[in-house]
Amino acid sequence: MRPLLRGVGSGWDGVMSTTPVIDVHQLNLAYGDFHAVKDLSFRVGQGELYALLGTNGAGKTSTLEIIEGHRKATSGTVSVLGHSPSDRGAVRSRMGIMLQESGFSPDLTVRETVGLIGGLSRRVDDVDRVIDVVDLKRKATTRVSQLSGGEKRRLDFATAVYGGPELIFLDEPTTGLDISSRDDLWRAVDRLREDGSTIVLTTHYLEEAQQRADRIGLMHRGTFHREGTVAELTQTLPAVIGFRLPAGSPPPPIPAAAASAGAFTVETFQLQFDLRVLLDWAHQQGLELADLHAGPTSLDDVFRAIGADPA
Ligand SMILES: Nc1ncnc2c1ncn2[C@@H]1O[C@H](COP(=O)(O)OP(=O)(O)OP(=O)(O)O)[C@@H](O)[C@H]1O
Repeated sequence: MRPLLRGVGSGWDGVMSTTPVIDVHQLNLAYGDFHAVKDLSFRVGQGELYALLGTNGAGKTSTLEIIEGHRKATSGTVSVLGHSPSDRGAVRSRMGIMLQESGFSPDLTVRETVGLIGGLSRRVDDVDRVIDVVDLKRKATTRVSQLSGGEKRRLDFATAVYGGPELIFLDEPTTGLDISSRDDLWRAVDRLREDGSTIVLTTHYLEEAQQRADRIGLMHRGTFHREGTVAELTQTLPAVIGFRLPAGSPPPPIPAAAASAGAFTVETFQLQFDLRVLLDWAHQQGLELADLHAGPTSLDDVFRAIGADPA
């Protein structure tokens, strides 16, 4: 039975497990005077797929490095699988980590690499089975240096999921993968989740997060801009109208955030009314609203809204 119900309940309350796999409380990390992570708190339940997303430099990698035990927090508490991340003996073999750059030895073959990294994990698995899962069977005796970018990414994934760890970190897992390899990877993730694995995902492919994540923590400048289920993130936000005006046009008749090259974005909870006002105004002014689009908020819109926020 799946350990949690997908898409029901509200945020953390929708997660049935009571013991979080990850529990981060008031986490802070400073690099000298610079506070990269500020009072960050969140929990990830068993079997969840939690997406940690954010703008560039938001603090995602720093946060994950602390949870993974690679970096010490300045203050705050972190519990992973019921232990401190520094208790490597208790947690390391239960976690699989797919980094953006693994830095495998270029002279080792695919099979040797999976065998070596898998062996170091102290989890038990069949090397050839794992290689087959990521569709690298035909490359089993190929050296890492001769793999394509997408093949290397699949090898990274293979080493992270070797032995079906309880907690798996996937950092930009599908970057460089073609569509069929992406589908294969997500099918493998689905199988791991059916077996109870908990997944923490970071990605800049927002559509994937929107489709796959049970909950999303959206970071900006060291803290959460928003956190919740996809529905919570998008439904509570206003709809968006976007358009461009020719240079020298008068300002729009409704509050609009100006972007580059005469582009404007309107956030509204009264989409039809504001759209009518805007179209009537454009008609009266004899202006064309280029690239006009209007619709409910997507994660892309949420990100764009962060970018437009000077705070
Ligand atoms: N070792 C370091 N020393 C000083 N500042 C650092 C260090 N590592 C990261 N930073 C800064 O901390 C902030 C957060 O960095 P981090 O890598 O955690 O962000 P991120 O959310 O993973 O970004 P991206 O999406 O661009 O990879 C950035 O402003 C970065 O420049």
